[in-house]
Formats: sequence, structure tokens, C-alpha cells
Amino acid sequence: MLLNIRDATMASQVIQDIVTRHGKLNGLVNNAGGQFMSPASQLTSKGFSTVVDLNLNGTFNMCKAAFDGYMGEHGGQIVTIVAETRNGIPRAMHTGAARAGIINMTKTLAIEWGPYNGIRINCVAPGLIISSGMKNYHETMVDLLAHSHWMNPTSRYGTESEVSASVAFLLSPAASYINGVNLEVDGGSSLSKGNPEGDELKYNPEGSRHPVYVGWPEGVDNVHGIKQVDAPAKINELLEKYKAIGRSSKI
Ligand SMILES: CCCCCCC/C=C/C(=O)SCCNC(=O)CCNC(=O)[C@H](O)C(C)(C)COP(=O)(O)OP(=O)(O)OC[C@H]1O[C@@H](n2cnc3c(N)ncnc32)[C@H](O)[C@@H]1OP(=O)(O)O
Ligand SMILES: NC(=O)C1=CN([C@@H]2O[C@H](COP(=O)(O)OP(=O)(O)OC[C@H]3O[C@@H](n4cnc5c(N)ncnc54)[C@H](OP(=O)(O)O)[C@@H]3O)[C@@H](O)[C@H]2O)C=CC1
Repeated sequence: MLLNIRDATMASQVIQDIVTRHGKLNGLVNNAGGQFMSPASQLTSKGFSTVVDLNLNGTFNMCKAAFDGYMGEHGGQIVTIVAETRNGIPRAMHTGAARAGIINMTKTLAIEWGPYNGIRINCVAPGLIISSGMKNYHETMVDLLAHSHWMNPTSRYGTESEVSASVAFLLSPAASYINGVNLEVDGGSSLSKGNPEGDELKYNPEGSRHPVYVGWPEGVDNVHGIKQVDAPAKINELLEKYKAIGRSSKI
């Protein structure tokens, strides 16, 4: 089934096809999105509109299609992947603005659509994740990202499975009273600039107390089980590094 979320007609058609084929639509996950990197000073009006159209308008198209095509009558759960935007997103102002727009749209929809058979709608805001998306970026950007893990209190990037786990939670009955929230899945990077690498002693006389990453849940869907991500080599090198840390450390 082909889908361009920027096209409202296509969005409605896809939802209709799903309902016809399966008889229901329990959940919608808006994961499609993206951007290119550009300092705001070099961003054109067309470039700004393009990214807002993809992320904000595209998400609206999908939510509206799901509401009109099934959920307005039967209820359902919606989760939209945005991005961690607390302090803006340097070199990606367009996407920061669009994602912040989605977060606010989600709050309004939670209020307006809750009464329609208990529709719940929430966002998940990933920090930097080792994902297929990294293949979209230039080598220098990947290099920059690969060396900025120290800005995260957990000293590492997130994994696709950690984002998926949050989405699954919000879709599930375990989150039945959670509506209109934006769940940041970022290891706390939005709260802190972390400690520059090697600087831990300054703050912790006994040395680094960063917990060793072993993945969750243990042994199943964790970083050790991931063989290769369809991403630049550097991203896969990071994965190997986490695995090595997990193996060599006592917990
Ligand atoms: C510092 C860290 C920041 C981290 C950000 C937060 C972490 C997020 C990570 C991720 O999201 S992972 C990756 C997910 N996937 C992607 O990002 C997808 C990659 N991007 C694309 O596929 C495309 O760029 C797009 C966003 C889908 C747009 O493609 P589209 O075909 O619709 O547009 P174009 O016709 O190519 O361009 C239209 C317009 O936009 C301007 N523009 C496009 N590319 C650039 C660029 N590289 N630099 C500056 N401006 C650009 C330009 O005005 C284009 O119009 P024309 O000039 O071509 O007429
Ligand atoms: N990786 C990270 O660090 C972070 C990622 N995110 C967001 O998480 C989401 C998933 O990203 P990730 O897996 O990393 O990246 P990917 O680029 O691998 O995934 C993005 C997906 O969006 C699809 N897509 C793009 N435009 C459209 C469109 N117009 N209609 C339908 N589908 C479209 C792409 O399809 P196709 O492949 O066919 O083009 C692709 O499958 C994205 O919204 C991303 O911006 C947010 C914060 C951090």
C-alpha cells in the first residue's frame, strides 16, 4: 500500500483500505517524518514549508483520516513520534517548529476527541537514536552526532527498541488514563548537557556512576540482540561499543 502522508486524499484512502480489509483500526502510529539539516540563516521559505508540510500537515492528515474513517465512531489510540524539542533544535529549526506544533495539536485533540469513545492521543519524543534514519545525513553530521553522546546524562544514544517500547506502552491498556502527553524518550538529554567525556571525576570523587547499559527487557529485545542497523558504519560501531561495555562490566 503506497502512502504519502502529505496527501490528505491518499491518507483517507489508506485508512479506508485498512478498515475494509481488517474491519477495524485499533491504533495509529505516526512515525513518518524527517528533515534536512540547515542553519536557519540559510533556510528558504520553501525549505521551511516543505518540512512543516511533511511533519505537521502530514500528521494532521493521518489523524483526521483515522478519526473520520473509524475512530470517531469506535474510539482508538494514536501515538505520534516527534523529536525532543525542549531547547529548540539547532540546524533543524523547521522540524523543531513542526514537532512542537504536533505536540500542541495533540493536546487539543486529546481534549476534543476524548469524548469520542475514549480516543487517546499522545506523542513520543525521541532524543538521538541509533536508527535507520541516520543514513539520511552527511558523514560530517553523523560524525558530529557520534561524538556528542557525552551531552546525555546516560552517556549513550537510544535504540529503536526503546522508542518502540514507549509506543507500545502508550497504545496499550497500561496507559489507559494517559492522554495528551508528550513522553520524552531521551535518557534525560533534554534536561542536562551531561558531563564532557573524562570529566566525571570532577563531579563524582569515586568515579563515573553512569549505570552500565544492558538493554531492556534483559536478553530479549535489547541492544545485544541487534545485529546491524541499516545506517552508516559509525552508527553500527556505536552499537558494538555498547555491547562490549555490557559484556565487560559488573552490574
Ligand atoms: C543537530 C542534530 C539535529 C538532530 C535532529 C533531530 C533528530 C532527528 C533525527 C531524524 O529525524 S532521523 C532521519 C529521519 N529521516 C529524514 O530526516 C529524512 C531525510 N530527509 C528527506 O527525506 C528530505 O530532505 C525531506 C525532508 C523529505 C524533503 O524532501 P522533498 O523531496 O519533499 O523536498 P525537496 O524537493 O528535496 O526540497 C524542497 C525544498 O527544501 C529545501 N531543501 C531541501 N534539501 C535541502 C538541504 N539539504 N539544505 C537546504 N535546503 C534544502 C529547498 O528549498 C528545496 O527546494 P529547491 O531548492 O530544491 O527548489
Ligand atoms: N533517529 C533519531 O535520532 C530520531 C528520529 N526521530 C523521528 O522518528 C521517526 C522515525 O525516524 P527513523 O526511523 O530514524 O528515520 P527513517 O528515515 O528511517 O524513517 C522515516 C520514515 O518516514 C517515511 N516517510 C518520509 N516521508 C514520508 C511521506 N511523505 N509519506 C509517508 N512516509 C514517509 C520514510 O519512508 P521512505 O523510507 O519510504 O522514504 C521512512 O520510512 C521520524 O519521524 C524521525 O524524524 C525523531 C527524533 C530522533
